[in-house]
Amino acid sequence: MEKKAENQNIKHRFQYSTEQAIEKPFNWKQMFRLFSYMKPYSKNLLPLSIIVVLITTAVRLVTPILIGKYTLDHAIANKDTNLLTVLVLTIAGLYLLSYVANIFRIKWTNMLGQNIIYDLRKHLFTHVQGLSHRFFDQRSAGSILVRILNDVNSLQELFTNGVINLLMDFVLLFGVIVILFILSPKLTLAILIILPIMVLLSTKLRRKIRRSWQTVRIKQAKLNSHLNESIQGIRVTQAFTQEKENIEFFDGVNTENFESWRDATQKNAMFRPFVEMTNAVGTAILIWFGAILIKDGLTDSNGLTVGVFVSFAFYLGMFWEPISRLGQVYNQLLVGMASSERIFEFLDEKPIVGEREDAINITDIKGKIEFDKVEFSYDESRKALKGISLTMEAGQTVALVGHTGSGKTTIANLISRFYDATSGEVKIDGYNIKDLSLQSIRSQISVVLQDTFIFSGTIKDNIRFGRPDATDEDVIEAAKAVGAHAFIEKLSNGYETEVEERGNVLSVGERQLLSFARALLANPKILILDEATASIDTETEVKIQQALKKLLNGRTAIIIAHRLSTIREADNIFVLDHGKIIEQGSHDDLMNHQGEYYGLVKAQFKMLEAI
Ligand SMILES: Nc1ncnc2c1ncn2[C@@H]1O[C@H](COP(=O)(O)OP(=O)(O)OP(=O)(O)O)[C@@H](O)[C@H]1O
Repeated sequence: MEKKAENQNIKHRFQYSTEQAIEKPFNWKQMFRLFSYMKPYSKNLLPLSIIVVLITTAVRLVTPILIGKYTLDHAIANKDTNLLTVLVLTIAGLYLLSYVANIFRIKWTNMLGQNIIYDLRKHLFTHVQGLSHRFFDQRSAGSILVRILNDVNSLQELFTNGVINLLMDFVLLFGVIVILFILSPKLTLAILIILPIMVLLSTKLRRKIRRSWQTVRIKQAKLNSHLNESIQGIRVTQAFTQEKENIEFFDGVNTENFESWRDATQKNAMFRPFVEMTNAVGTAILIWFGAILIKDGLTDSNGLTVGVFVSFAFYLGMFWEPISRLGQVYNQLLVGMASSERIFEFLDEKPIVGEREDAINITDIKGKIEFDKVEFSYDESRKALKGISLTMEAGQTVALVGHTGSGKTTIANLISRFYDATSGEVKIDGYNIKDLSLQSIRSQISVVLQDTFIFSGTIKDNIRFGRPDATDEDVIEAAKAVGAHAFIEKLSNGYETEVEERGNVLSVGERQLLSFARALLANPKILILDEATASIDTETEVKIQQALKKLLNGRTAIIIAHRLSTIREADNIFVLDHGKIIEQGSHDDLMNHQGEYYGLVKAQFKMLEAI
């Protein structure tokens, strides 16, 4: 009983939204939009691919007539060796042409498909990069990743083979039907009797196959999400000894994935024999009815010759192929509709923090910041800032203090214009920041977060992240200035040491010093610093304090402060409570006032004494 309840809990823990809709009804508007990605290739790869496809199709359509009607009925029946030689050489030449055209078809259609996928992914990534923080607040990184990778990938087959095959199949099907009717309308009608039965059965079977592949994709998405979360959270899992439960759940998801594959491949395997069976029925009718017509042909001009019969057999073989492939392309289109809908949903997302067309490019910010009756809420229900008015003079160091959730980070977010104030004005150097270009604001503001993000790459690359053109000397100088040089030198490869994403091999203090060097090198006019709360040894603490002094010098600094030492040295302190400023002034002023700040400082001292 207990075990069962435990399993239920585990299942409940791993609930993933896998964005279920895998196929969507056909939508012309969306298809045109999707196919507009072919436009850049409309003068080279696209026409070239179409030409080679038409060549191969034309060769396929012509050769059976040459073999049956002309070679058998004329050259061989009349023992005309000259005509036979000409025909054999022509047929061989045509096959050669088709062979060469096929090589280019595969090459060019693949290039076309890959190019379109490259463009689409680039467009999507570029667009997502420019979206506002709110967009990322509402979605998990995993779901964004899935759209840029999986959804774009699922369009690959459509663009590589689907679209071009569609053209080839239409031409082939139309050509074959016309030729069959010209060769023998009676025989054609006799064979076409089985067509509706085949279309009906094939559609049903295809739908089943399609559904089972959809299940495979859902199971795979679930497996991916679980893997992603398990690996990211492995340290916590091990710390809470939850490995066994994780493995058990993984086993379940893995089995589901395995079973869905088995089911889909089994259903898929039924399709080929089905096509072959229809082919066999068609051939049986052809032989039976064809033989009667050939017999009539011996006495009657309306009958059939052996040569025409042979050509007919060739064409019949070609007839089922495009029909079965068209079904496949239709499937790809439905899947493409669902993927493109999700992709376009992202592409249609406008950054809520927009830029005016006539936005001012302010190249040399002095650093004065003002908030004038600023209100802000992340969502409709709660206000994070309630009528904030404050002034931070250029070059001042300002500390924001207050309880968790009081609105300190929100103030910093509005200064960088990651969000826009719901009402009121945020000003830099007297300009409303909505009138300034985003590039000019953000290039002169650096944000150092508590949880420093380290990108995979070398230590050097990480320091020059904000100023990619900085020389090696600049990098070393910045690292020395903030006291990071000593620990970097001790790393296995010094500044060239590769660190993985998030910098797991570095300590918290080291990561902070690295982020200070990064900020110093970017040389911003305004620095926003969210101080780390993690306890660091006294020696590192001293180092960080010294580094901070260098970093704050000559710029406006807004520090979301936790350490007393930083707060004490600030020019001005704003004390926040539930989105309001309740006190402001220097450390000494506020201590004398004996209000909220005084209480916070006393509490911190008590805690330190207790330690
Ligand atoms: N992205 C977000 N979406 C919705 N609400 C948010 C978001 N970020 C913060 N909030 C809410 O806004 C309020 C203010 O949060 P803020 O991060 O500014 O607090 P803080 O003072 O910086 O806290 P801490 O010291 O814990 O970092 C909180 O109630 C928080 O729950």
